[in-house]
Amino acid sequence: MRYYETREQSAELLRLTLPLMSQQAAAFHPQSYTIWYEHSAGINPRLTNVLEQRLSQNTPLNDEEVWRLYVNFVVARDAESMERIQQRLKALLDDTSTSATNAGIEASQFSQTLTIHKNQLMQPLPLEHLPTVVTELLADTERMRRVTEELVEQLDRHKNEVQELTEQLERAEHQAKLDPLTGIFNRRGFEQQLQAPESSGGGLRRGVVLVADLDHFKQINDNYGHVLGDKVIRTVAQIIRGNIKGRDVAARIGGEEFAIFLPETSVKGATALAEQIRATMAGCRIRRSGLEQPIAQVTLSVGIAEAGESDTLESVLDRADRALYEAKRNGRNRVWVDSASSGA
Ligand SMILES: Nc1nc2c(ncn2[C@@H]2O[C@H](COP(=O)(O)OP(=O)(O)OP(=O)(O)O)[C@@H](O)[C@H]2O)c(=O)[nH]1
Repeated sequence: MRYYETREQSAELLRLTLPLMSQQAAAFHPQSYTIWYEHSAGINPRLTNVLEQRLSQNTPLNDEEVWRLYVNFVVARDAESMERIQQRLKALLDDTSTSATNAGIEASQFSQTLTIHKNQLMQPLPLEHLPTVVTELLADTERMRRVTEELVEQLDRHKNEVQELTEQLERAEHQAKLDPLTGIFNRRGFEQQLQAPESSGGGLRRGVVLVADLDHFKQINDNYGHVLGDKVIRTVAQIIRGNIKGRDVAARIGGEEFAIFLPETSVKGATALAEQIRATMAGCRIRRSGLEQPIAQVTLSVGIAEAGESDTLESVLDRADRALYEAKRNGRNRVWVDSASSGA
């Protein structure tokens, strides 16, 4: 979803939204802000109905409820708009096809008329009949010219609209694959990227999957709040982004869980990259806004699995997850390679 409010309008909406949010039990995370912002802006009537009902009952929304509203009324609305674009595209195609068929019928009638006129002209024709034939011929030619012109104009209009709709569709599709908090792929985007034949060359073959998960993240949320928790999540995404390149694919596949696919990479190379990400995170000094003093060290653990010939994305993710579990079990803040991939 794109928002079209100006800086001033959105500042006004911010002033309206914050008091509404603060009356709720839910944390001040982006999903919570989105639903109250859309309500204040009056751009999501179905969501507003539900929220107004809740406001009248005076029962504050908790995190779980906010998440459900976000998925049902914001994410689903984006999916609906994609469907609307697809339907409009289909209607345009139907329209074009009908016009082309009609123009074809006209052309075939015109061709028959031309044959009739030609036959008439091939017969000895009284001279006084000639103007009638020429007039009819001119009228038919003019009619055909108009039909063709209308068709060309219509095709031109449709071409522009199709182009615009295609761009909207591409934007919406791309948006639906991204995680709004970090801007990297979400789980769906990750799966689609890896399933696209051009993205990783030989599919999963010769690739390695990394799964990274923040250590004791619940404590970070509990100690410093969700806003800071979200900042930590964004920091991990930035570190990952800064360490991958080319055809590597990174995604946030769960709350504090990330996945990276490295095509045509050895386990040794993937381990070095995972180690680099882990060390950068461990050395990162994250501050609360307005405060000099950094929060306590935040670390993450990484599980690594190499994709074999018979692996599916699910099976290799599963093995990387199990390696991650081992990394956690062995003390956290470490990289662990799945035993089948390490050749152990
Ligand atoms: N701030 C914030 N927190 C989130 C988000 N998604 C999930 N979480 C929190 O992440 C925490 C995950 O906690 P656990 O699954 O217990 O894991 P953990 O505390 O990291 O412990 P280990 O993984 O065992 O090291 C929960 O408190 C979730 O509420 C998010 O988008 N933002």
